[in-house]
Amino acid sequence: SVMSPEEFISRIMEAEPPEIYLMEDLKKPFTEATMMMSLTNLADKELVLMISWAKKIPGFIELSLADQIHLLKCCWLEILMLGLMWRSVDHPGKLIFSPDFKLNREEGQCVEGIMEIFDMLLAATSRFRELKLQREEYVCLKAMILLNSNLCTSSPQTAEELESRNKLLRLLDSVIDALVWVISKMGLSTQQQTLRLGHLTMLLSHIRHVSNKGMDHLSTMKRKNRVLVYDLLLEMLDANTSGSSGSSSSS
Ligand SMILES: Cc1cc(O)cc2c1CC(c1ccc(O)cc1)=C2c1ccccc1
Repeated sequence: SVMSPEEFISRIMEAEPPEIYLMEDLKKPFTEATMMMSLTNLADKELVLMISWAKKIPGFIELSLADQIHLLKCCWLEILMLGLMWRSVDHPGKLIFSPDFKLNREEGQCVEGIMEIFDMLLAATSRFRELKLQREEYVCLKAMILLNSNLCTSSPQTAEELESRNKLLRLLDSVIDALVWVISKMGLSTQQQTLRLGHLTMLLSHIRHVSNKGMDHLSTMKRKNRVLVYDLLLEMLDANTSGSSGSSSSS
């Protein structure tokens, strides 16, 4: 039975993870090591919540386990970055990683090469501010990022992969329907609704771009032993760098 867009929206709004506090006494000014360690500690906590968030998206756990794992491995940094942009949307010039961990672009100077990526994150955040992104739109975009993340990779071979791929495409239909429904409630003309849908989905390619830059930067940091990544993150990281399917992550 196909779920109504209204029901789908309330389910993914319910699924939203709670706000995370870093809960560290940040020794400022940052060094490259302390900033990367704080980012890693925060991300590690967020990844645990991301896995339980994904499992609350209607239909996600009906996908094959291989698809569930591969989708999360493909897009985890995109989802972390979209969440960062959402938290930062009302704080121009600042990146609100958590309520107790806010950075401005200048603080990016202490990690080689990160300021350029901070600027991309701030630019995308400004675009969301311009568009007056709504929370309901944000949760739809986040689900779209997860469900859209590996369609462009390996094509399905076995019957099970084919079935899971079809479920995934139906799931994407539901998210698009939900986003269209949310936009239709904003009192815009039909044409304005179409344009808004276009602008929001075009932002997804910027998020993919910033995430790829971040992934390269993080891999360099890891290679230079500038950052210690814990097992779950290591699992996610190795998938994106070596592209290996890797063993299933403990979810
Ligand atoms: C720009 C940049 C460069 C980089 O090398 C690493 C990261 C980032 C952003 C970022 C991030 C963390 C938490 C968030 O909620 C949102 C983004 C990370 C990061 C760090 C360690 C582990 C995982 C991700």
